[in-house]
Amino acid sequence: MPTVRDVRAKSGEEPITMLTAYDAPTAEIVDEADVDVILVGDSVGNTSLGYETTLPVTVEDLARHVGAVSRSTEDALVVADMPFLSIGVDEADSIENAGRMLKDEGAHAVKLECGQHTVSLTERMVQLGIPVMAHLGLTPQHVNQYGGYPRQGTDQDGAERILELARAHENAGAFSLVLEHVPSNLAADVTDALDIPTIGIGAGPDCDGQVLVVDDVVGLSAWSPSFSKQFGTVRREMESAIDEYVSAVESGSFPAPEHSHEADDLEDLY
Ligand SMILES: Nc1nc(=O)c2c([nH]1)NC[C@@H]1CN(c3ccc(C(=O)N[C@@H](CCC(=O)O)C(=O)O)cc3)CN21
Ligand SMILES: CC(C)C(=O)C(=O)O
Ligand SMILES: [Mg+2]
Repeated sequence: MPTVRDVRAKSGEEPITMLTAYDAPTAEIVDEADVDVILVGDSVGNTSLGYETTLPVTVEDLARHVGAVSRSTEDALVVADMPFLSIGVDEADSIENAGRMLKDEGAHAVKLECGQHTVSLTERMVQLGIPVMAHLGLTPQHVNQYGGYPRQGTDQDGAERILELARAHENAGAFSLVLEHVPSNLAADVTDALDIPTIGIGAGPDCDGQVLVVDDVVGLSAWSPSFSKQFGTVRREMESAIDEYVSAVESGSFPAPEHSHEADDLEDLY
């Protein structure tokens, strides 16, 4: 069984690889590629559910996708990304929502978009047996506060705040920390300051691991952030397969004889 200890043990030895996945076939492919951690991100709101932000994603939405991913994963650690307002409002509700991902849906850990308010919540969850991955820097659930998705930790005060919160979440028991869209020198300093692994997205090469959204990596997204890299052309592959299907139906070349069958004993009905 994959555990958070494996992730911690890899830190400082080899880079940790992490990708999102939201559905069964993608989880199978990611797991078979020996990716260490699969994040069922609330980015599912953008990638798969047609929303402009992650804010409308519900616990029910995320739970459904966590179930699909964990049923399709053998080796990777499955982390459930807790949706907007599913944690942090009320401690008991937060723990119930996170606990559901582990008890009912097969996740091994949860990720929380963090601030001062998640320090004590992290401590409580860890005490109860829910491993917590912290997330600092750009936290997309704050889009209405930011007015977009700007880089974070670019001035001294902001950088110090991120380092302090990183330390506080390590002390509270988080097993790892995602750093999003922060300067690479800040990410390097935070990585040096912590014992737990840092996993960067738009945070430079000096984190202990890297994470990206899988749709961006394979080239399925219509749009992706500048810090991501397209390693494939899946959108173009799908477009050309679907164009060919449409042409084949329109021209009558599909279905061919091998795609259909006749019953010899059937008399004409009409
Ligand atoms: N497909 C996808 N990939 C992601 O990485 C991703 C999502 N969706 N959805 C949730 C968040 C949103 N993310 C984003 C979105 C936009 C920027 C971006 O364009 N940043 C601009 C600045 C924009 C601003 O100032 O408002 C930049 O140039 O840094 C960065 C991260 C990362 N996450
Ligand atoms: C990109 C990662 C860190 C994330 O939070 C998500 O996919 O929702
Ligand atoms: Mg997220």
